[in-house]
Formats: sequence, C-alpha cells, structure tokens
Amino acid sequence: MNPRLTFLGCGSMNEAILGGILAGGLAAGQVTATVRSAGRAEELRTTHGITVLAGSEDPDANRKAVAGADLVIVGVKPVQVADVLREVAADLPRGAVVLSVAAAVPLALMESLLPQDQPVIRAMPNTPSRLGRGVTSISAGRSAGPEAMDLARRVLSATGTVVEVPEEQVDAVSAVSGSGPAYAFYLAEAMARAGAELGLDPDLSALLARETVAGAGYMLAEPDADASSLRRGVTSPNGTTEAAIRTFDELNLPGIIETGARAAAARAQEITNQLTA
Ligand SMILES: NC(=O)C1=CN([C@@H]2O[C@H](COP(=O)(O)OP(=O)(O)OC[C@H]3O[C@@H](n4cnc5c(N)ncnc54)[C@H](OP(=O)(O)O)[C@@H]3O)[C@@H](O)[C@H]2O)C=CC1
Ligand SMILES: O=C(O)[C@@H]1CCC=N1
Repeated sequence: MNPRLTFLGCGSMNEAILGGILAGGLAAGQVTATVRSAGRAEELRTTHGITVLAGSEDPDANRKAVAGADLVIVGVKPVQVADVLREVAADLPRGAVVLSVAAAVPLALMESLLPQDQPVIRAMPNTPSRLGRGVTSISAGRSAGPEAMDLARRVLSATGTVVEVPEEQVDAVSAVSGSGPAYAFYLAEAMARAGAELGLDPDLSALLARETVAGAGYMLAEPDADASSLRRGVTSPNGTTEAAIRTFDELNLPGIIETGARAAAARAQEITNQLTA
C-alpha cells in the first residue's frame, strides 16, 4: 500500500521527515502539506513537488489537507497543536492515524480533542531524518493498535531508526535525541572556536571541526559501533587526547551534559503543565 500522507505544519522538523520519506521512494503525489505563509508554501512546492496549502490564503487549508489521508503528521509548535487538532477533528477520515511530533503535548490531550476511536501516536524524531539518519521514538495512544503502529513504523523507517517507548519516557528521548543534533553542532562550534584561539584561520578551524564531527558520526553509524571503544582508539596512553579528556573529566563535562539534558526534560514538563493546566 502506498499511504497518503498529510503534514500539518512543515517547518524544520516536518520538512526533514518529508525529505527522508520522499528520498525513500514515496511519490510526491501522495503527499499534501499545510503551512501558514504563502511564501513558505511555494518554497516547499518548488523543492519537493508536493501539494501545499497555505493557511494565510485558505482558512480551510488544514481541513482540506486531511481529506483522504492515511497518516497525518502534526508538526506545528506545541502550543498550536490543540487548535490544529480541533480544526481538523470533524474532517479526519475515520481510520486515519494522527502522529504528532510535538514535544510536550501528551497523548491524552490530543485524544480528548479527536473522535473517540481516532488512532493517535506521539513521536519524537530528530532532524537527521532528512538524510535517512534520524532516530524517532513512537508511543501508542489508546486507540493506536498494531496496524496504526505498523503504518507509522513503515513510513518513518525511511527517515532512519524507529524505536517504541512508553509515553512517560518521551521527555527523556527528547533530551537525548530530539535536541541531540543541536548538542553535536554546539560541540562543532566550540571546537572551531578553540582551534581559532589556538591560532588557526577561523574558516580552516570550522572546516576541521565540521569534518571531524561528521567523520566521527560516520564511525558511530557503523554496525556495532561503541562510543567508548572508538574514543579509546584515539586516546594514546600519555598522549595528547588523554590530556584533553582528563581536562574534560576534571571539569565534569559529562555532568554538564547531564545537567543540560535534565534542563531540556524539565522544560518539556513545564510546557506540558502549561498546556494541560
Ligand atoms: N526542530 C526540531 O529539531 C524538532 C522539533 N520537534 C517538534 O516539531 C514541531 C515543529 O517544530 P519546528 O519544525 O522546529 O517548527 P517550525 O517553526 O520550523 O515549523 C512550524 C510549521 O508550522 C506551520 N504552522 C504554523 N501554524 C500553523 C497552522 N495553524 N496550520 C498549519 N501549519 C502551521 C509553520 O508555517 P510557516 O512556516 O508558514 O509559519 C511552519 O511550517 C514542534 O512541536 C517541535 O516540538 C520535535 C523534534 C525535533
Ligand atoms: O527545541 C525543541 O523544543 C524541539 C523539541 C526537540 C528538539 N527541538
């Protein structure tokens, strides 16, 4: 079966998923997306050849876009999810699976806004999905049975790895892999700055940092890769890398990263509390 997909909202995250899915072979003719602005709609049409409706031009864009959909991927900001679901609730095909990628928006909230038996799935993807190298968690809502979960897994497999987690773990997934690409880019930025401070031309240093983080990522992507043993492979006893890692440990960089991840998860909980108050 060639599922018909609708993306409600198509910014950074949903465009990354869209890119992965189209590269995986789904025909552009199977896909409809909605956005707010006409300019963004035109950009997406030109880039991907899909049908795009803009809310600023057609107030019924979301309602029209869900007609005939098998899978509806909701990718608006968390605070907009409830309004968008309310808007499309009456137009959703009965069996259409609604999959939300929004951080912090609980299944129960989404289910309360949709018809009783509508299958709802909460997902936490990340932007490397565009290259088929993403990792996405999925959590089933009360009416999302094996068929709905299989459809989600099948469609999302084009974007990379798909794992299933209980909903209470989604904030932790978000703190590791949802936000995680930003941590890796942040590391690349810091390495580039360090190189420039050590006297390298800033552009050269940025190139070295970028290629290094990307190259290390490729090594991590090999089957059975293990971050610790790969790190040990670079760290000669009494050598230069050991001096750097010892310094990171003395400054408790792992603890700093854990504190950052805890802040991300706590922020998700705070948003959930605001949305459900
Ligand atoms: N960015 C990431 O790495 C990740 C994001 N997420 C989640 O993905 C969701 C989207 O985030 P992100 O892609 O970064 O955000 P963006 O702001 O990039 O995208 C939001 C999109 O929603 C569109 N939009 C706004 N209002 C409406 C509406 N009423 N109807 C239809 N479309 C609308 C916007 O259109 P326009 O462009 O015209 O304004 C835009 O295309 C969030 O809920 C976030 O938690 C989850 C994991 C990772
Ligand atoms: O920053 C955010 O809120 C979203 C969710 C995970 C990654 N980006």
